[in-house]
Amino acid sequence: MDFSNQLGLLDSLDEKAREENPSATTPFSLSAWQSKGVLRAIDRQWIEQLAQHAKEGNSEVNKSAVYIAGALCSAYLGAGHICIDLANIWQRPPEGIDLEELRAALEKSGVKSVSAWCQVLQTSCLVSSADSVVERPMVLAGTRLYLYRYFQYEQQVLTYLKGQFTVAPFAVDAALLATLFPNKADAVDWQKVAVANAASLPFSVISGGPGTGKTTTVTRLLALLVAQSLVEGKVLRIELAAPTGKAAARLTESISKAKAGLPLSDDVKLAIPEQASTLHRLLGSDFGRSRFKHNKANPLHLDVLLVDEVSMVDLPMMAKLIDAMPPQARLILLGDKDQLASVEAGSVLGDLSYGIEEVYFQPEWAERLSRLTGENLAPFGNASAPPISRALTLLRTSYRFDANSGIGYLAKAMNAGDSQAVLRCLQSNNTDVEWRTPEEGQTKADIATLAKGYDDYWEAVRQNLDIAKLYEVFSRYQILTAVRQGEFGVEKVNAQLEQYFYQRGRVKDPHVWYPGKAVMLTRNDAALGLFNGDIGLCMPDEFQRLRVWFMQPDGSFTGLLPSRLSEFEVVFAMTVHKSQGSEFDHVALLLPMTPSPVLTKELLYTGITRAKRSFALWGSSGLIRSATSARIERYSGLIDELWH
Ligand SMILES: Nc1ncnc2c1ncn2[C@@H]1O[C@H](COP(=O)(O)OP(=O)(O)OP(=O)(O)O)[C@@H](O)[C@H]1O
Repeated sequence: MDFSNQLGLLDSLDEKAREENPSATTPFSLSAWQSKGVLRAIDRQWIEQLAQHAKEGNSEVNKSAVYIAGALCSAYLGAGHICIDLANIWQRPPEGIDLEELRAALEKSGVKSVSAWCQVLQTSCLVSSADSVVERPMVLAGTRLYLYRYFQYEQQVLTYLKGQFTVAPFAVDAALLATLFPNKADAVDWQKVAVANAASLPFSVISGGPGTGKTTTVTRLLALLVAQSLVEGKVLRIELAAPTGKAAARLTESISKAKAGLPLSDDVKLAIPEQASTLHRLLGSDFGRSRFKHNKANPLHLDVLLVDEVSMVDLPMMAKLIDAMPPQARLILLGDKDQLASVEAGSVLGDLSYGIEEVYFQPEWAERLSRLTGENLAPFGNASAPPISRALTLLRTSYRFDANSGIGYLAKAMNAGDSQAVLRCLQSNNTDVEWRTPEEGQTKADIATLAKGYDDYWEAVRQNLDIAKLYEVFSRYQILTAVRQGEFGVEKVNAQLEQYFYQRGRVKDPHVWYPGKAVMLTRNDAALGLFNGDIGLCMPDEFQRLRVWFMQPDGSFTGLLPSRLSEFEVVFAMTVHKSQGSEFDHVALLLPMTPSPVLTKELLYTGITRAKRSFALWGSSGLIRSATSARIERYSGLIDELWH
């Protein structure tokens, strides 16, 4: 049934409530919440569906209390949470919600405590209990309320993980492991431990910051698995994947580099694939539909699946990936747990590795790993470590940034939420870190200075370099913004950059396609086989027709007529969110002038760690300080279920 024409329904419910109790001073009002931005139009529509369901089901006694919970549940999902914890709202109310108003609205519905609220929900025909789930719009698990589908996604992931915890460890060839790690260091070699750990298990996570050797480690892991299976006369089917085309291309490049340095035979090297695909492609995207070709009924044909940049993978995608895994296959997840979580709901990598900083392995597991690696891991045994801990290894040493690297230090300080150290680093004389504070009264971005980073690119465009070279030059520099809207938002900055390039004669007309125009797709495109986030550069083909060139995962380029592209945006600047999975030699991160809830330490950390050689931060000390201490928190049941 289509409820989109019933937008007034809930307001009439509001009005009815007012009629029933005209003396109430703070009636529950969906429209007020919507105008404050607490609810989106889609959340209201959802409540209307609930109201319709309730009409069709039993009569609801405490309608408002159920609708309020439903509205919040939907709004929280829009903000990236998998569920809403009804007990937690009172400590951390969402922006725009007046707790007194909420309390009054609930009291009017006869609800005076969190437990009373849960009781009302338990008796509602709209809510299923987590203990015996039936298909109803919402599911209540303790004080956590989910939309039905998201509860199912979470359960799928949990059921899979708990199943993996009971699988007996696989045999690992310690001699082969030693061949792969010939050098003995004084400190524990966590890369070796990660390989021993992941080789022992059907499911593993290797997390680490930039340059900590995730690809190096996982290539050795694949080599070990391949070499072991060759001895057994088996051929392993290995697939590599990442959430975006760009991240898949990077994985392909780094695996092929890391393979070259392996101290093993060519047979082994040849059996390790280099070609990574996007998760959508791997699962057989039905573009536009949420179902994939591969699922439980039609699982992937593989023995080992390695997924990189897992911080970008949202809960629904993780559930679908797990659904498509054949029962005996291994899943290896790589990523940086401290980066921004996925754009859509959930923070799966963050939740899986929640306690990884303090908790290591169960003592008997530490002993097993010590035996395999020759490292002394006894100090890292912890009797209270939950089963998930054995699936995780954290790589802590960055080989990309030396001790004097400003970028490395800044990333560490940001990650630790240490604003003093962040500002100290920005003020020191590191050659690779620059801090640009706004002028007194500055209201616009300094486009001329920001645009300088593209001088090499425009020179390459002028020389009509071949597309591969041009792409490489373009990828050296990137302006990142924290926000989309406003003077310092990505839209305005891109428009101003195009205007600036026009004034400098680099662009003939910014309103049409021109050589050098750089765009990013904002939607998957079935017909073209391109994905949201793919970057295209406009250049003439051999007949002087302008085409937009996209790099394919195998490194080749496809040129499309501009008219074939429908949803895209200019990408001389991109948001930090969109930059995940990419790295650039030089990065300029532009913060807005006024506080914004998106300014968090995860956002700044992600921005900083996109830079390989130099990083410039444009922003005031006040905003940097407050962002450093702001953390993103996303609610789900995974942490409770896996760690507590
Ligand atoms: N144990 C090590 N000793 C010395 N150098 C290493 C070691 N491990 C990795 N490196 C080097 O550090 C660099 C980064 O390694 P790698 O690409 O594996 O890291 P990563 O964590 O995958 O990086 P990214 O942040 O790009 O994802 C590479 O040049 C690699 O050769």
